[in-house]
Amino acid sequence: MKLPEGFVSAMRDLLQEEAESFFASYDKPKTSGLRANGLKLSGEELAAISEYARTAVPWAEGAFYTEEDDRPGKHPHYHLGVYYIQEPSAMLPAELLGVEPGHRVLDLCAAPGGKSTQLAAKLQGKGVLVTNDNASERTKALAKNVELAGVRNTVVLNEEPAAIADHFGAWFDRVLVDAPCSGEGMFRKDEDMLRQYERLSADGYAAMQQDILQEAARLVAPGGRLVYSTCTFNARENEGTIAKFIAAFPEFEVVAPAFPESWGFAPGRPDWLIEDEKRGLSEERAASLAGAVRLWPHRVRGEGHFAVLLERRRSDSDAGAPQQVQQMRGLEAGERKSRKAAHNRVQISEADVLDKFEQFRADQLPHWHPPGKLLVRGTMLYAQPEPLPMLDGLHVIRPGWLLGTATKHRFEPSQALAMGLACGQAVRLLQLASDSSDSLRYLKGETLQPQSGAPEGKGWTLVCMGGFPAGWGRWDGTTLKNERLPGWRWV
Ligand SMILES: C[S@@+](CC[C@H](N)C(=O)[O-])C[C@H]1O[C@@H](n2cnc3c(N)ncnc32)[C@H](O)[C@@H]1O
Repeated sequence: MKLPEGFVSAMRDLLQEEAESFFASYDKPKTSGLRANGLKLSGEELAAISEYARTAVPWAEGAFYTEEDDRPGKHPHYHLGVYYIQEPSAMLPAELLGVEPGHRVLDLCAAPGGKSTQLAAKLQGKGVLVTNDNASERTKALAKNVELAGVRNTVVLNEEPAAIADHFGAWFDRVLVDAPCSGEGMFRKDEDMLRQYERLSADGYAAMQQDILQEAARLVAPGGRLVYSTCTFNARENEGTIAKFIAAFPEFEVVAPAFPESWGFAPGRPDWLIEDEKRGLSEERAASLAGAVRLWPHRVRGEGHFAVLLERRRSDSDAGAPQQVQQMRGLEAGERKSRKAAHNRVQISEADVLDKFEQFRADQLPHWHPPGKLLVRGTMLYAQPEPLPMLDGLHVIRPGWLLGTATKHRFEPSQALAMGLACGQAVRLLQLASDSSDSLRYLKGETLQPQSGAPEGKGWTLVCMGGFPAGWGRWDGTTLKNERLPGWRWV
């Protein structure tokens, strides 16, 4: 692989005697992997049903390396959200964040959603995941990936970090900043990164990262944690960015996690800071950057990555609660206004949407109740996770789990609803084996006339494969009309 000259000489300077083994790693195949979707099954359960789940990635729950000839993206399990294809080093930041069920979690630079789906699995449907990207095109993939994974407690935003910080304040227990970067660690994985290299200098990225982090700092509750990660080796974008951050925000400190030596992780390199980056930092604070983690492709089985865990110290002045309560009150009034506006725009009233949904639920999902709070937006119905401040004024892609849409005559359940259900929750169900020809035909968008296991009655039917929901169909007694979202079809 031909590496950019500036990159080669910079890495030689930094790595010195280690440089040759580092460059030799570029002659080896890239690493790849996948992660069991913990909302649907565990790593052990995946290993029992998937030929791709053989060798575990030691630092990530339910994760496995895949081999060069594996094609996990061409298996029905991929189209059912059973696993997420993710480079193994990229699995570390979400693990480091220490998310537990019930946490309020923000993924600030989230598209296409690899780490968001990982964080959602840690939450196990309890608490809130706010997932955001400022690139509107990329939020489409983000929304699709969280829906494919069956995430039920997320809000998808397309916002600038400053707007989110103004809106939420210090509301989150956990914040992930997986920052835009020069991508030096991804040259082996993605040749586009190599082509785009130097489009923006490391200093340009560092400035962008500092801007994002400055807003992220305002979003972390006292005692909360923040992980900053990049897929670059560049010290300006890694230790340099974090040095400036902890100098500007003394309430944050680096937390140094312990890892088994056998994983091959290397410490952060405070000795690579330049003078400008050390300004305002005590020697001790600068040295704490050794608590960051560097993943080098010649030392670990993974691509290049950097991650650091920071904690916001509590202080005596952190009353915390009053500010948050005040904000929530103000926003509730805002929501009343916007609900009224939405009501005036549409033909179907909010009550009508809720009635139609209730009829659908009683008929098809009688023992299931949506989590959180029901929210009508026009003809769309969402289950919004709680607690959550009102979202007025933000550019919201999904204000919650999209349950479906009311038409004049009925409630049409969404693809997202199907993906977040368990098969046993549906009254009308078509169960297929995941390797059957009907499964493939369904995933490709075809109409089915199943030979066996025909559902009872008529109407909306949940189609499941190997015990995992795939989408809806409409059953008329002999034929199942395919209602899997057209954009999701396996082509
Ligand atoms: C490294 S990628 C994120 C990958 C993602 N975390 C994942 O695991 O799939 C960085 C993302 O940051 C987004 N981004 C860039 N500048 C941003 C900003 N100012 N605010 C929020 N997101 C930003 C980019 O659009 C890009 O999707």
